[in-house]
Amino acid sequence: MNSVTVRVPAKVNLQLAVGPLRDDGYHDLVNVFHAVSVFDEVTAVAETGMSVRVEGESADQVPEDGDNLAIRAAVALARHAGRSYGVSLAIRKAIPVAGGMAGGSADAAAALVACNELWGLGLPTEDLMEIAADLGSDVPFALLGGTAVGTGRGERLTPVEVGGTFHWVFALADGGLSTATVYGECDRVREADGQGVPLPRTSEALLAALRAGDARALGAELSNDLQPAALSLRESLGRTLQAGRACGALGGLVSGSGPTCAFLAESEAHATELAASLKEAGVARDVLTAYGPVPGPTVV
Ligand SMILES: C[C@@](CO)(OP(=O)(O)O)[C@H](O)COP(=O)(O)OP(=O)(O)OC[C@H]1O[C@@H](n2ccc(N)nc2=O)[C@H](O)[C@@H]1O
Ligand SMILES: Nc1ncnc2c1ncn2[C@@H]1O[C@H](COP(=O)(O)OP(=O)(O)O)[C@@H](O)[C@H]1O
Repeated sequence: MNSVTVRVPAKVNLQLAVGPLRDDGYHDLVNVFHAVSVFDEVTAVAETGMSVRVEGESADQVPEDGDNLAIRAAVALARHAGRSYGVSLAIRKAIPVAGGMAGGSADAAAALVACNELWGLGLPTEDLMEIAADLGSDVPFALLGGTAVGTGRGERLTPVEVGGTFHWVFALADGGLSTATVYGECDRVREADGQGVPLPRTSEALLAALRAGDARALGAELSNDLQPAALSLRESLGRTLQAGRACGALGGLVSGSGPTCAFLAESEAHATELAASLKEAGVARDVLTAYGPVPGPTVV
């Protein structure tokens, strides 16, 4: 085989509970990941060297060198296999860049799956998961897809049972937010508040809402400890969240480290209406509808 294409979804965090700063610079989390139907596509073609090209949504903000997470994934996989493989990667982006929807992690996961196939390695998912965890905290979930609770830095995953499909509207912002800066701002805001930081705990009410497929209950349970930090760095997000509530969303929050905002709708038709109202309100660079959960990387 000399070409493999993999489609890979974005994520939204349904609960993001952030514990105290650890000695290694990371935070212990309870991170309820949910894969949604906004997809990047990564095509791997056999080559002698390693190269990457990026096109699509905000492609000009994505590195086309060794810093690209997909190339880093291919290099890590070749190293793991102990061979000097080469690949040319073509990434077609739809996931907003630096938007809190883990697009880079998704591309890394897709590259692992594509190169595993292209190079005929046949490595099991457990091996790919280990490589993924070294690439970034969100990469293991990007390999898994569906809905899952992440603990530790977010890399230790337990799949979650979901009793239905949920319909989402995403309000895209101008420009991105750096994940490390948002975590840093979260620490700063907490220190200024002078309150202790409790250990993160999974919301049982959220898991029950997911099991029941109950969108109204899920909307009431969405939470993100990084939201105050994202709002402090990007004041305009307060207006976006307010507009989503005013337009009848069942719930709304900043997606992960932001600045994308996610709104839950009652149905597909409600999501379409909500998206139109948000566009009309002029509080977003662009508005997308999507559903979740969806499977992880899929060879197409
Ligand atoms: C916030 C979340 C929520 O899912 O994602 P995004 O919304 O950015 O996509 C994740 O925790 C981001 O995961 P990821 O983007 O893979 O982060 P990494 O590369 O592992 O780490 C980037 C930086 O984020 C901070 N970081 C990340 C994870 C974690 N548990 N604690 C942290 O403090 C650290 O400062 C680290 O240097
Ligand atoms: N394949 C990739 N796709 C997107 N961003 C990438 C990629 N590789 C490296 N990056 C860099 O990673 C940063 C974070 O991107 P991304 O994963 O899209 O956002 P987030 O961490 O907010 O979910 C971006 O600033 C971008 O320059």
